[in-house]
Amino acid sequence: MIQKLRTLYEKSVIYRVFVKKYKRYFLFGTLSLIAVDIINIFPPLIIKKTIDILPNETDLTRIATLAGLFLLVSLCQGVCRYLWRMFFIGTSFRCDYDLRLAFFEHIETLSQKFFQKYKTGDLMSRATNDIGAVRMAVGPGLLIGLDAVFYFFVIPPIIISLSPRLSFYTFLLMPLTPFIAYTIKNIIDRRFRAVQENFSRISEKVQENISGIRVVKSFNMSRQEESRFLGLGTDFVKKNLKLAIPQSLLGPTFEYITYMGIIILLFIGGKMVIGGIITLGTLVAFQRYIAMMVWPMTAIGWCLSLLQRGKASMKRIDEVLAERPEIVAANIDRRQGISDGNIEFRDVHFRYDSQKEWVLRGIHLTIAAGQRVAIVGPIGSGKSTLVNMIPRIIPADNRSIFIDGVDINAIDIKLLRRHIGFVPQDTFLFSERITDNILFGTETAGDDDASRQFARFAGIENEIEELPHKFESYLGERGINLSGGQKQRLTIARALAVNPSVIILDDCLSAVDARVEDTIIKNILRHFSGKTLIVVTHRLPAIRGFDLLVVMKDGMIVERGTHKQLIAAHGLYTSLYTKEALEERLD
Ligand SMILES: Nc1ncnc2c1ncn2[C@@H]1O[C@H](COP(=O)(O)OP(=O)(O)OP(=O)(O)O)[C@@H](O)[C@H]1O
Repeated sequence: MIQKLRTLYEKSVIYRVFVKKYKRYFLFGTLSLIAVDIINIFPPLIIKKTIDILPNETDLTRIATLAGLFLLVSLCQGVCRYLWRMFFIGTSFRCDYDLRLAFFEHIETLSQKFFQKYKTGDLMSRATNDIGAVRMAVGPGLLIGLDAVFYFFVIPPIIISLSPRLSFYTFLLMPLTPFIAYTIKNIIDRRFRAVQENFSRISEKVQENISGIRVVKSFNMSRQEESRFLGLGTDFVKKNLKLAIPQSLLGPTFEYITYMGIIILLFIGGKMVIGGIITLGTLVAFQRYIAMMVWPMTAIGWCLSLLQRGKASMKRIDEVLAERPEIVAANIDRRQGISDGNIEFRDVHFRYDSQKEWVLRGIHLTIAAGQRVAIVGPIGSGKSTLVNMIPRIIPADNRSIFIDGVDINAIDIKLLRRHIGFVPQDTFLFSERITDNILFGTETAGDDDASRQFARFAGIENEIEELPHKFESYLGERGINLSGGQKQRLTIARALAVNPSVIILDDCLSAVDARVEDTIIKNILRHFSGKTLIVVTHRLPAIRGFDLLVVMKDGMIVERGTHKQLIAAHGLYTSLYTKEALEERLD
């Protein structure tokens, strides 16, 4: 039993988020709280004493002494109350910080599969709303709860010592409290989870509509999107109203039970004063103590609601924290980096979770260090999947891909990625200065000269120089918006800036014209000679001079060789090349 309680405690939100790390603050907070609650006992006793001596008192000195005592007690109460709030509420903000940091750091380690499972809006809502609910539970929830519990321990014994008989009648209705609390708490839990899930959907909708605003507008879908949002909003209101019912019922129900106690007290207590069984001072003190019990009764309801919300939110945060990065290698050698950039694919197979079909089927390919390789083929043939496996954005089976003879799963992922300059198909830039975007992966943030050099290699230096604030210009929401081609070239500059051993360009020049593409590839070949270069492209003329062209179809390599060799073979490459050359002539 004790072991079970201990496990429950160790699993509780309060222990995990607050007590485990901030034991000392918890201890000091609890001590100040006990002090406040003990001090609280005295004012009614001072009043009782004053009322009881009043009828026979002629000298005001004793009354003045009692008034002075009352003042002193209130002062001590104020100081302890301040300390107790600082220890609990102040620390709850530290817990909020810790949890948010842990959540963010954890998300950063997760692989692509996780981000396909959870939508951005949902994650945003967990990182903000849910963490906020946990803070409310470990701050105000814990504070109110402990306060209420101490009141329950401290006040009833005093009341009983004043008059056991009167206490029995006034506490008659109390056993109802835990039963009502438990029932309402369960209803709150269920409804709060539904509200949070709905909030996630709203966040998703807002996020998608903001990032996809151009698509929404160009398809004239603003009205439809508005009505979908309205639907979600209405649902959110309904769910919140449903949640508000048990939450609003909690406080009044407990207050009502306490007030019933006061009615009984006035009736039976009044009779006892008339009968001379208790003094008038005792009845007044009794009433003060019962009135003091209204707070913990109400507070218990509020506290349960906050704790319940915190528990439900922690469950949603735990769901994310329980996600593991897909690639967990058994023997990671932390010193093992990439020296030359030889890459070998050994019988690589892959299929996405949602698919039955294999996307890659038995890929064997060796790319020598410093080689310039292009991967071409029809759409959906598996080119992007293959190159995404090199920096482990898509997981590879153990011992299927090797860099410089080492299984990529055995290389520390940070080290692996530091040596690979990867430019994905989808461009993403931060709402920061251009220079910060270019130097994102380096340690020389803010150095315009360094970023200018890489912008030049990526063929975008002149366009940046024409901007009013040049390399200092802010991008995105807070600054300028770039064209698709400009964004693509900035992402190339960013990849080159890390001085990688392997450069991978995944069809990232689709929005620039053939002449600019040619220039960029030539720049890379000139300034990064000796580095391994892998380019996925549909523009075949740009990669004619490459050392090796790999042609993929249906997840397999169907042809490989130089441009000359492949043209001579009259296979798939020849037909793709002829089609591309014809299209370029027509353009
Ligand atoms: N995240 C994903 N989940 C499920 N299937 C996917 C995913 N990404 C790609 N696929 C599927 O895998 C196959 C190969 O896709 P991949 O993007 O590797 O091809 P590709 O040759 O690079 O195509 P493209 O030239 O259009 O970029 C396609 O059938 C695609 O639908």
